[in-house]
Formats: sequence, structure tokens, C-alpha cells
Amino acid sequence: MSSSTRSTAISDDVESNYKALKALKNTEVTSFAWKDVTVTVKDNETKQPKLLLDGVDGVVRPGELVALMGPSGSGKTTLLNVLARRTAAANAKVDGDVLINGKTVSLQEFRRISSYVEQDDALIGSLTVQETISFAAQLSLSRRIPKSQKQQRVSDIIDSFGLRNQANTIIGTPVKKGISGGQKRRVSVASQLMSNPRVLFLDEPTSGLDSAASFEVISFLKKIARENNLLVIASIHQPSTTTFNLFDKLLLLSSGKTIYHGPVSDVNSYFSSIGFPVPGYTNPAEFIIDLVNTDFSEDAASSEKHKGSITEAWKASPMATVLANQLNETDDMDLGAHEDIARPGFFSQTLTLLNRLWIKSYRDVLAYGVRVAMYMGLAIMMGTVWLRLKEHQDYIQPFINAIFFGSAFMSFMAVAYVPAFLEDFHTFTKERSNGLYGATSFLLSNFLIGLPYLFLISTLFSVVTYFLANFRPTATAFFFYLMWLFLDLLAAESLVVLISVLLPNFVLSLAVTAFANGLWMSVGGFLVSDKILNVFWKYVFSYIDYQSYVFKGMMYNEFSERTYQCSAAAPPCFCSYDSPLADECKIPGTAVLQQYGFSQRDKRGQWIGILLGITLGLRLLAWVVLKTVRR
Ligand SMILES: Nc1ncnc2c1ncn2[C@@H]1O[C@H](COP(=O)(O)OP(=O)(O)OP(=O)(O)O)[C@@H](O)[C@H]1O
Repeated sequence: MSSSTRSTAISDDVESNYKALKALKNTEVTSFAWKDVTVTVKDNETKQPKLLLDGVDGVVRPGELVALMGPSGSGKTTLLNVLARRTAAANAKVDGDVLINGKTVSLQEFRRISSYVEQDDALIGSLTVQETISFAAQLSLSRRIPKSQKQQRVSDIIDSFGLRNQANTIIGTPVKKGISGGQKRRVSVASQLMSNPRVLFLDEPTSGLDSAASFEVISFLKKIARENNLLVIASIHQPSTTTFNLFDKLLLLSSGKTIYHGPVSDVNSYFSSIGFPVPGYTNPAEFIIDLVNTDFSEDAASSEKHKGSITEAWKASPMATVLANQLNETDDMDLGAHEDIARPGFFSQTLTLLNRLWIKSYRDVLAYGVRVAMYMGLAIMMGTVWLRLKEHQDYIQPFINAIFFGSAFMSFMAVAYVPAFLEDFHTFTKERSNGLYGATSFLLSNFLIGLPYLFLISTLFSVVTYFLANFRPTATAFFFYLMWLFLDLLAAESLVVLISVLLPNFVLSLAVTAFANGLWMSVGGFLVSDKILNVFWKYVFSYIDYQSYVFKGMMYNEFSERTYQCSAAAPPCFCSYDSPLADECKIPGTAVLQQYGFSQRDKRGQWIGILLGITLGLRLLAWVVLKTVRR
């Protein structure tokens, strides 16, 4: 490389590093304010309107870290939701304004410049810290930003959050320990910063952490807010004095009303001025929360009066007047367009999700490993129970039973997919709320990542059971058997996906999936033949029962071309099925099919089509649910 080319490359590098650092810096948002925020719900008991928030005002400037505090039930979460423009509370009516630079901005614009870190970390346990932040960058940043710049940004964030020594450590799964709770919180915040938010909301970022870890998390937040001029609002429960002092401002709520909103450094003087000085050697955060906490008071009327007087004192305070004036000062700076925070496109996001799921799939034994082992165990059990069945009429029923058991249990055991899917679903709901990607990318990547594993399971299961049970010994029949199992698993997993997005709760999803499988087994044509199944179950369920097509397909596979010996002790010959080959003391498999009401025509193409249709239909329904019910 010539010296001039080298120096151009170096200056490009310096330039891109500079851009990477600069992109984090907020220059567009000069203020974030909320005016007269009031939230009302209908009280379940009295059926009267109930105020959750009552005319709450506030303002945050660049570089400021704001603590949102108050006793339990004071409205912190509700306010944080309103500020982050999420659903405040179920069936709530929200009034008031949330302003960026003095203006109301569209929800799309708001999502672009803000991010919300939820209380529970939506991290994927099997990824390393570096991978987690790197995937967050790939999901957040446009493909137009060069890879080197993205890597630089990831590296900077890892350093800024003091995570360099843990960069290659996994987050942690139930079976493999990873980083500490405080480090997890830092990774969560760091990941959210990859989308370059200017305003960051955090719901109790220190929950579950001891005071040292809480201090550490808030210190990093303060540093990043200062360095990049970010506006940070975090709800927090009783911080230690040192942690409390890291915040620049405090908004203290009680029963949905403002008790104090101003600099943390003025807390002592303000409460002294209204007659409640913070005693020496006392944690001020603890003192002021106790001051307005009436939950454990024995004299409800007097404590309500006391709280009312503190609320009134705030309204009458000079600080409240200053705040009102600040809210009236409009700031007319435009947010402008930011190429660097444009999101990547659909294909790029789906590929990133696939890549992330792929790592999880082979690294996290709970994702697929356990299921592969479980299906292998089931295959060995089945193959050794139905061991080397013979071409004899005594073995016809065991053959049919083996077919039913294999197809039904394959589907039934898809319940084991529920926990893994729910974990992905929870990650998705959080990432979607932050505007990273949508339902289509999520469902598509989940579907695609399952294909090789479901194929592997079907292949291993077929190899073990097909030969042990001695199903029809031809290569074509073997591959058809494998195909039916694969289609069975595809449909069964699609059902799990639909049920889990409808009822995203572990126990409920598990119960409903198990119930649905019980239903499919009952109406699938084995336990009660189609010929005598009553019309309700037949017409309402049996046609959409994917297991029934798998059962038919496997029955056809076994019986369409094989013949079975009638009673061995001849003469006289006794055939247990009505057989056209009775003269030869044989039963054609087609006689068995006839008894089950199968037509003589080869309908495999139709059954395959229906199975694929059911799979597609279930996935589409899940997509509709995500687009409508679970928005
Ligand atoms: N949909 C609703 N209907 C009726 N009351 C509600 C509803 N949602 C929330 N609340 C009530 O509103 C009040 C404020 O709730 P919120 O969750 O905002 O409090 P919080 O300060 O975050 O509490 P915590 O610190 O315990 O999380 C509580 O008393 C809660 O019971």
C-alpha cells in the first residue's frame, strides 16, 4: 500500500470513529417537558372516575438525569408510560401534553428519538455481552452506516459502561451462569443506547440490585447522559444517599400529585422551607418518601390532611412558579432528519434476527438441544416397544397403534417449544415497543430458524423408529414417513406460536396447547373412525386437524402396498380383515385402509397441501394477532 493510500485509509478511519462518537451526542433535543398530565380510570369498585395522575408538570434539559420517586402506588409507572407515550394504564383517559423542544411530535418521530428500558432485562441469556450490544446495533442502525462505524460504536459503548472485561462473557441462562445483575442492567441500557436515543426512560433500573450495584448503574447512566447531552428519566425506589445525589433533578409524586420537582441539591432547603427539614444523618430520599407515605398510617384522615398541605405547599412555592414559566417558554428548534438513526430495512432486520436466533439455537441447550434429546428418547422407546413388527395380521393393529402414537406424540411434545418461544416473544415485544422491528420479521425469522432443527428431529426420529418398528422397508416409504413427521412438527409448532401469542403466559399456553393436542388425537380418525365420528366433531374440527392428515399419510405409506399373512396355522385359514386375497391366506394393506374409511385413490398430494395450508394459516393468524390484539 502506498503511503498516500495508507494515510487516506487512516484518515477515513479517524473520520468514521469521529462520526460514531458524534452520532451518540444529542444536539437536536433541547428540552423535554410535560404539562398538566392527568390520567383518569374508572375505579373497579366504586365505578367512579379515579385520578392516577393529577396535573403533573415537568421539564428536563440535555445532560440531566431525573429521578422519578414516590411511595408505592403514587403513579411513577403511570407517568413514565405517559412520558414514553406508551399505554398509561388499562382503559385510562390521558390528558396533557408531552413536548419535545416545546412541540408535540408524531409518535413515529418520538420513537426515533427515545428509548425505554424496562424493569426486567429482555436479554438473550446465551449471547455474550459483545454480541448482545452488537446485535442491538445491527437492529437499530441503517445498513448505510459502514460496518467499521458500527463496530466502533459497540466498542465505545462497551468501554463507556465498564463492560470491557465481560465483553466475551455470556449474559447467563438458567443452566449456565453469566454476568452479575448490575452488569445485566448496564448491558440493557447500553443496548438501548445503540439506537442513539436522545431521551431515555428507565423503569426502576436498580430494582433487584444491592446499593453498590445500584450506585454503579446510576453512575454509568449519569456519565453517558453528561457526555452525550442525553435526557434521562428513571423511576427509582428509595435510593441510598450516594445514589440519590447522582441525580440532577427529582420529581416526587404522592397519590398522583407533584410534591417536589427541582434540583436534587435543593431538596433539603425546599423541605426545610415548608417546615419539614431533613434530619441530620438521614437519607433524604427515604425521609421525603416517608413524609408522603400514608399507606401505613393509623389515622387516615389526619395523614391525608398532612399530605394535602404538602401538595398545596408545592403549588404555592416559588419553584412551582419557575417551572410553570419554563413550560411556557417555547423552544422552536426542529429535530431535523438524521440519516444515522434511520432503521435498517426489513431484509436486513430479518437476517440479523436469524443470525441471533441461530447462535441462541445451538448455544442454549434449552432452545433445541433438550427437545432433540427428548425426541430421541421417545424414538428409542417407541422403536423398542413396537420392535420388529411382522407382516402378519396379528401385527396390523400394533402397526396402526405405532403410527398413531408416533404422529400424535410428535405433535404433542411440541409443548416443549412453549418456553423457548415465549422467551423470544418477550424479547420481541420489548424491542418492537422501542421501534426496532415488526411482527413480520419476528415471525419469519422464528419460522426459518426452526426448519433445520425440525428436519433434524424428524430425520433422527425416523431413522430410529422406522427400522426398529419395521415399517414398510423401501426407501420411498421411509422418506415419506420422514416427510409426514416433518409436516406434523411444522404444524404443531405453528399451533404453539399462535396459542403463545394469544396467551403469552407459560401455564396458559402449555395448558391450551396440551388441550388442543388432546382434541386432535380424539378426532383424528384413529380413536374413532371418520365413518362413525359424530357430525359436530367431524365438521367443526376433524378437517382442520393436522394430525389426521399425518395419520392418513402414514397409514397410506404402510398399508397401500404391503400384504400381511393371515393366521399362520393353516388350514383352515382365518383372516381377521375382509380380504380379497383370502384364497392365498393373505390380507392386502388396502383392506385395512378400507376399514378406516380411506378411499382407494392416492390423496397424498392433497394431504400435503392441506398440511402446508394449515401451517401457513396458523402462522398468518399469529401475525394478525401480533398486528391487532398485541400491538
Ligand atoms: N387500570 C387501572 N385501574 C385502576 N387503578 C389503577 C389502574 N392502573 C393503575 N392503577 C392504580 O394507580 C396507582 C398508580 O399506579 P402505578 O403503577 O403508576 O404506581 P407506582 O408508583 O409505579 O407503584 P409501584 O412503585 O408500586 O410500582 C396505583 O394505586 C394503582 O393501583
